[in-house]
Amino acid sequence: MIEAHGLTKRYGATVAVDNLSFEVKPGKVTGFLGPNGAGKSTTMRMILGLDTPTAGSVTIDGTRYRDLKRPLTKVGALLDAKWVHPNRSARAHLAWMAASNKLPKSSVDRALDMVGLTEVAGKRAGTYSLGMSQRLGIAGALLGDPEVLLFDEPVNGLDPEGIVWIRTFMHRLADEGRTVLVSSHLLSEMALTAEDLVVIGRGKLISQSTTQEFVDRASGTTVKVRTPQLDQLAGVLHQQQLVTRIEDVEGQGKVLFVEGDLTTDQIGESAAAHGIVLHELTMQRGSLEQAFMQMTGDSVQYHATDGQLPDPSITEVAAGPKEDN
Ligand SMILES: Nc1ncnc2c1ncn2[C@@H]1O[C@H](COP(=O)(O)OP(=O)(O)OP(=O)(O)O)[C@@H](O)[C@H]1O
Repeated sequence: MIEAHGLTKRYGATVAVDNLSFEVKPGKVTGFLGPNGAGKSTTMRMILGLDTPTAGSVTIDGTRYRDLKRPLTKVGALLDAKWVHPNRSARAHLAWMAASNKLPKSSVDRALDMVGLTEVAGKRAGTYSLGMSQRLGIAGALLGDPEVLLFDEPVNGLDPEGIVWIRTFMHRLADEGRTVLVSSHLLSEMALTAEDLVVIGRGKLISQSTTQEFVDRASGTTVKVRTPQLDQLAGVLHQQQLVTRIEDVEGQGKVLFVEGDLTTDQIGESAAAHGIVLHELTMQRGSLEQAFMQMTGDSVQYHATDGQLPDPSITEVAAGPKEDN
């Protein structure tokens, strides 16, 4: 379990993380989302003791990182997969990491096996594809068999096969009871990977909930109905004070959409009670992307499409490439 209480980090006039409190529970993958410059990396660095909070605290199972006796056996992290020496083999790299952290040699073979790199462990890391480099980075995070794992943008630049591998692997780690916190800008991927979400904007907490709750809260639900008795059904639903709209959908003709917090059961039962034939009855949920845009819209300081420069009085840099920070 990771717990942040009033976590704050200031860099001069910039407030990178602002009184942030959240919990990351074991046995689940938790997505860590926010627009560029929201403070995700800074928060992760504070969890890992790489940055000191200006105020507040963050603990792992009740202990600050710097007070952990053997940190790698408690927390593993993948922050940047590129830092491996290109002339070193994967095995040599992990052996060096294990030795410098006083971990047994057997931890190297176990970690290589977990990420499926055993066969190529003798090859120079410089010859690895991005997907293999990510696996090597994850093997490094797993060396101490930690209960808590942090991954910063693990799927960046990966091909679809690599992305699916990472997703499956994260689920496996969570199923083993570990605490998994992962940041990513690929929202469609996060919708499939993360059961819970911590969403921040300008360093502040915007939402902490399950992914489903976040999407439902932001976008609401719509039920799509196809029926040859469209007007009759619309009349029945209006009598129940439900809001409906009829749209022409290409290839499907006229379709009825029912707005609001209701279930397909309700509509199906009303239709049956009036002898109305249904060809389709589907719950349509908004996407995580729509929900994210709606919930974080105000916290993005510079929209790439605005065509304007950011307000110079604002010191925080947002929505630009990472190198600009
Ligand atoms: N070492 C630093 N010195 C000064 N400002 C910093 C430093 N590190 C981060 N910042 C600023 O703190 C804010 C939060 O940055 P951070 O990298 O944590 O955001 P992020 O959510 O990880 O962004 P991204 O999605 O772009 O990676 C930004 O305004 C950034 O410019």
